[in-house]
Amino acid sequence: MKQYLHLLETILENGVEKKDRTGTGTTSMFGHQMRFDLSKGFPLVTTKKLHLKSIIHELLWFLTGDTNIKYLQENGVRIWNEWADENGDLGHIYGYQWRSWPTPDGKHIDQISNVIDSIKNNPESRRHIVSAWNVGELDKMNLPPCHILFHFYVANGKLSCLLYQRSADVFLGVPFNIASYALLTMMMAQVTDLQPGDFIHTLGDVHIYSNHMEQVKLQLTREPYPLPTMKINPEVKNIFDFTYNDFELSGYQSHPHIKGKVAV
Ligand SMILES: Nc1nc(=O)c2c([nH]1)NC[C@@H]1CN(c3ccc(C(=O)N[C@@H](CCC(=O)O)C(=O)O)cc3)CN21
Ligand SMILES: O=c1ccn([C@H]2C[C@H](O)[C@@H](COP(=O)(O)O)O2)c(=O)[nH]1
Repeated sequence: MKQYLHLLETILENGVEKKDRTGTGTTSMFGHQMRFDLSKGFPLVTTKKLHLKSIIHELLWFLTGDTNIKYLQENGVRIWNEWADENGDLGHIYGYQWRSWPTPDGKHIDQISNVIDSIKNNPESRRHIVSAWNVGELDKMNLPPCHILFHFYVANGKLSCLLYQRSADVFLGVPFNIASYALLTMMMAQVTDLQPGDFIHTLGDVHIYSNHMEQVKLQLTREPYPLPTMKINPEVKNIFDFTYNDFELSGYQSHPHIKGKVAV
């Protein structure tokens, strides 16, 4: 995960102090891109231990279209608790926009099913896009999306994915986002009979919160380990049929976990 450590170093070198909505304060820069060749291993940060279980459950939860934290809580995942209302609802966030983007005439669009159809039937298309940034519904979301648009590309029998993330919490959010979209790319490749290609991660406001500075500097003293390998159950041919047990990570060697408070 040299790409991730390079990002941390780049912010420390070029970032500016910037106030933010949460009142925490950040060191921030604008614009960065990382590329991960998924044939070279699964891009899970090794300079701190990551809780892959939360990442997998969150992704499966997005894919069902669910926007209530009940499923996450039942599976011991707490990462969305701070943003839910008293009923556990988060409003029209990712799952809702991915699976049932509302149209002006009262219909709903399943962007995930549509993009799979277009990858299978029209692979050379340049329109394989899923967007969570529904401008007309931002006020119905408890937190406007951060990973707002992803785009697929097919060439040489491989499926690549490019993500635009408008706002990136480099210590807590980004390691989750990289692993989540790498996994999504592998799952999408499997159900469209392609091999996984590259995951390309483009970041807008990319920041280190002031109360994560020590943790980031500690990570930079650590030597990264070789990447682990992710195996997904080859029998699954429908993106909505994946379950937690279909994923098997092997060879994950990491430095110890580092705690950090999430800015709300
Ligand atoms: N400030 C902020 N950063 C984020 O990364 C973020 C938000 N807000 N709001 C919405 C979601 C929730 N996400 C989160 C929230 C918390 C953790 C977190 O606390 N991670 C810990 C514990 C992980 C666990 O319990 O599984 C970590 O050490 O990675 C990670 C991602 C990503 N998003
Ligand atoms: O998947 C995610 C979700 C959220 N974040 C971070 C990025 C920011 O630090 C906050 C969101 O605050 P805004 O004021 O709405 O930008 O959450 C992330 O890194 N990854």
